[in-house]
Amino acid sequence: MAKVYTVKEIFYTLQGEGGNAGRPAVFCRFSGCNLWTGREEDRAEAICQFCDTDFIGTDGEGGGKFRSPEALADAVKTAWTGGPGGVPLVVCTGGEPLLQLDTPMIDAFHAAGFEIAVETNGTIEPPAGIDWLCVSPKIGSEMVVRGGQELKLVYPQKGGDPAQFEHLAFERFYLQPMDGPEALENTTLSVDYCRRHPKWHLSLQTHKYLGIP
Ligand SMILES: C[S@@+](CC[C@H](N)C(=O)[O-])C[C@H]1O[C@@H](n2cnc3c(N)ncnc32)[C@H](O)[C@@H]1O
Ligand SMILES: Nc1nc2[nH]cc(C(=O)O)c2c(=O)[nH]1
Ligand code: SF4
Ligand SMILES: [Mg+2]
Repeated sequence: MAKVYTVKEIFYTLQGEGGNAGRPAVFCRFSGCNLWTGREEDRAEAICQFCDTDFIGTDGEGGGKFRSPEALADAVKTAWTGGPGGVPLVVCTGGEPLLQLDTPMIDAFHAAGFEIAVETNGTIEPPAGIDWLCVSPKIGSEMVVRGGQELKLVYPQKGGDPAQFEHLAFERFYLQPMDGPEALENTTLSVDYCRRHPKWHLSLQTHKYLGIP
């Protein structure tokens, strides 16, 4: 039986984070994650406990079950309402997109004219052909992805000294303040760390400041 892609939501916005911040993109949020069930009652026992995202089910804008790579690529293409100029970008996120994103899906997004960015926790080997790979390591999980376009460390994390990642083969290194009750303090800590360690640049979740998705 052919694979089904389970997607929480599909929406057109600006990439808010990292090196592509400000670039128009369709976000394709795949359902499910290997480091948390997504249920609040499981958060305290999860490997990743600070997640800011609802990735359960298919009930978001444009969400659903897609029965072929072409069907999902079509939905992403329909969501791209940008005018002429520029190169369409799809950001595959989640949940953990690499639980589902495979080579036929990569090929279908490319065939639909998209550059492909991926936001991953780094625990699953990615298929070939991703144009922009963002790895955001989670302390307590095994990181198997050792390189990419950007490493985006949510900061601070217990046991997550940024220096332990500096030898990896990433083009850029970002600290992103951990959102939550201590967001303000975490932003100050992140700014301070970047000032003292200029290999690291600050990544803000600009969409939250703007009030856009
Ligand atoms: C929701 S995750 C989905 C992709 C993938 N599972 C991952 O963790 O990279 C998207 C991005 O949001 C970041 N993120 C999640 N919760 C956050 C929080 N409370 N504060 C700041 N960034 C957060 C993740 O580290 C990741 O870079
Ligand atoms: N605008 C916007 N930018 C983002 N960058 C990463 C996001 C994510 O949830 O993966 C995200 C998101 O949810 N919205
Ligand atoms: S790995 Fe990503 S999607 Fe999964 S719980 Fe953590 S931040 Fe959320
Ligand atoms: Mg988000």
